Amino acid sequence: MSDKRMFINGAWVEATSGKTRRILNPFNQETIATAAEGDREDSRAAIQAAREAFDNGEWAGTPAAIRGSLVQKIADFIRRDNEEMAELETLDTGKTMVESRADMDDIAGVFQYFAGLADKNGGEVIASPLPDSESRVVREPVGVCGQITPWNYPLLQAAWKIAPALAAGNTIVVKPSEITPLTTVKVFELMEEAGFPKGVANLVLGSGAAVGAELSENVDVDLISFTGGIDTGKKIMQAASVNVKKIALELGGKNPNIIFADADFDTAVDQAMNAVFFHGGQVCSAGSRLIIEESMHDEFVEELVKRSKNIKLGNGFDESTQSGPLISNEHRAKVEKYVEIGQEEGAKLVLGGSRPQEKELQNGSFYLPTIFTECKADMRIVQEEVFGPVLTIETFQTEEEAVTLANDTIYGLAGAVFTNDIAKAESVAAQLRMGTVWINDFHPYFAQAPWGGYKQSGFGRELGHIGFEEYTEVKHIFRNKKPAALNWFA
Ligand SMILES: NC(=O)c1ccc[n+]([C@@H]2O[C@H](COP(=O)([O-])OP(=O)(O)OC[C@H]3O[C@@H](n4cnc5c(N)ncnc54)[C@H](O)[C@@H]3O)[C@@H](O)[C@H]2O)c1
Ligand SMILES: C[N+](C)(C)CC=O
Repeated sequence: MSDKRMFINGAWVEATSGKTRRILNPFNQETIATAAEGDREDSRAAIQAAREAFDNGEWAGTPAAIRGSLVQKIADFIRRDNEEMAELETLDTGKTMVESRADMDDIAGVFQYFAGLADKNGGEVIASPLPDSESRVVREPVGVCGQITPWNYPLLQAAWKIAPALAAGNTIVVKPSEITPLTTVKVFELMEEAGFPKGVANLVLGSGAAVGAELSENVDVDLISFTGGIDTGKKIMQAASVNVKKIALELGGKNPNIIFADADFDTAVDQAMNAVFFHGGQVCSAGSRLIIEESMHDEFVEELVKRSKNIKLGNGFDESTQSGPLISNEHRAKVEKYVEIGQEEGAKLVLGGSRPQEKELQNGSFYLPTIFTECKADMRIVQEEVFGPVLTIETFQTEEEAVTLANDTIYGLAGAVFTNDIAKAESVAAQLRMGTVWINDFHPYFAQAPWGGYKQSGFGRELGHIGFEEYTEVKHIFRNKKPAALNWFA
C-alpha cells in the first residue's frame, strides 16, 4: 500500500501492478513517503479518462469564466496551505524553506494569472476580402495534454502546465518526476476539493521509461509538454511523431553571465553567486558560465571565492541554511564526474571540488560550491550542463568577444549582462541567442512573461499569454452570408 496514490478518472488509486516506490529525503536519505509506482497500463487508463472527459465536450463547453473560477480556487487553496506545501517541497527536494515558500507564492500567482486569462480568449474578427461574408478566428482547446515534469522545481514546473491547460479547456494527464511527487499529489487533492469534473485532471506516478514513454507515444494524447533534460526531450520528440502531437520542450541550459568592468562590483559579485549557487545550481537557468572582462578578473574572483566559501549548507528546515543538498547521491556522482573532467581538461580549481566535511552533512547529498578559472570555450565543463554548484570562468576584452563566448553553446535558455552602460547592455541583450536576457539582474521569472529556450533549450513557451495560447488550436471560420451556386461546372 502506498500513502501517495494516483488520481485517475476522479478516484485515488494504487498502481494496477501493486508496485510502490520509496520517496527519499535528500538531506538524510530517510523514507518520507511511499508512492504508487504506475506503469503503462495506468498511464493508458488515465489517458482514456482524459480522452472521454474531453470528447464528451462538457469541460471544453463549460463557460470560460467558470473554468477560470475553478482554476482560481487552486490559487486560493495553495495560499491557504502554503506552509504545509512548502514543507512537502523541502522534504522532497532538500531546498530551503525560504525557497519553497517563495515557490508556493509563485505557483499560486501562476494559477491566478491563468484563471484570469480563461475568459479573455475572445478570438478575432478578420476583415474578409470577399463580399457578403464573415471571417473570424477562434481559439479552441487542443484536447488531451500529457505533462511531464522534473525534480528540481516539482510543483512550479507542473503549475506552468496545469494552470493554462485547464483554463483553456483541455483535459490533462500529469506525470511528475518519480523522485519528487509529493506536492503534485497535494495539488491534485486541491483540485478534487475545488470540484473539477471527473477525468479532467489525472495524475500518474511512475518512471519516465514507462509512464512518460506511454504519454509520449499514445495516439490519444494530442499535446505533450515536457520539462527536463535534453536527452529525454529528444526521445519524447521522436515518440510524439507517431501521431504528430503538438510538443513543447523546456530543456536544459548552460547560461552565460557577462560582467563588464564598469558594473557595480558588489552587486555583480553577489548576483554571480546567486546565479550559480542558488538551489545548489540545480536550476535550468543557473548562471554557470561567468564571462568576465579581463581587467577585473583577479579582483572579482578573489571576492567571489571569499564570499562563496561562506555559503552555509544544511537542512532546508533550518532557517540559517543558505543551500540544501543535491537531489540524490546519484546526481552528486554526476557532478563529481564533471569536476574531475574539468580538472583533466586543465581548468584551475580555485574553490570546492569536494564534499563538505561537517559530520551533520554526511548523510545528505551535499557538494561544496565549486569554482574553476582559466576555462576555455571548448572544454566539456564549459559546454555541458552540470546542474550542480559548479561555476566556470572565462575572460573577454571586447563586447564582441563577450557575445561570441556567451553564444558559443548548443543551449539558448537564459543569460545576463551586468554593466552601468545601458547602451552596451541593450546591444548585448539584442545579440544573445536566448529566450530570456536579464540586464543587471539574474533569475527573475514571473507568470506574466513568457519562458522558454532558443536552440537546443527547446521550443514552445510557458507563462504569459503565449503560454496560454500553446494550449489552444487556432480555427478560422468563414461564413458566406449570401450563398449562391458557383456554376463552375455548369
Ligand atoms: N527549461 C526549463 O524551464 C527547465 C526547468 C526545470 C528543469 N529543466 C531541466 O530539467 C533537467 C533536470 O530534470 P530531470 O533530471 O528530472 O530531467 P529528466 O529528463 O531526467 O526527467 C524529467 C521527466 O521526464 C521523465 N522521463 C524520463 N525518461 C523519459 C522518457 N523516455 N519518456 C518520457 N518521459 C521521461 C522523468 O521521469 C521526469 O518526470 C535539467 O536538464 C534542467 O535544465 C528545464
Ligand atoms: C524555470 N525555473 C527557473 C523556475 C526553473 C528551472 O530549473
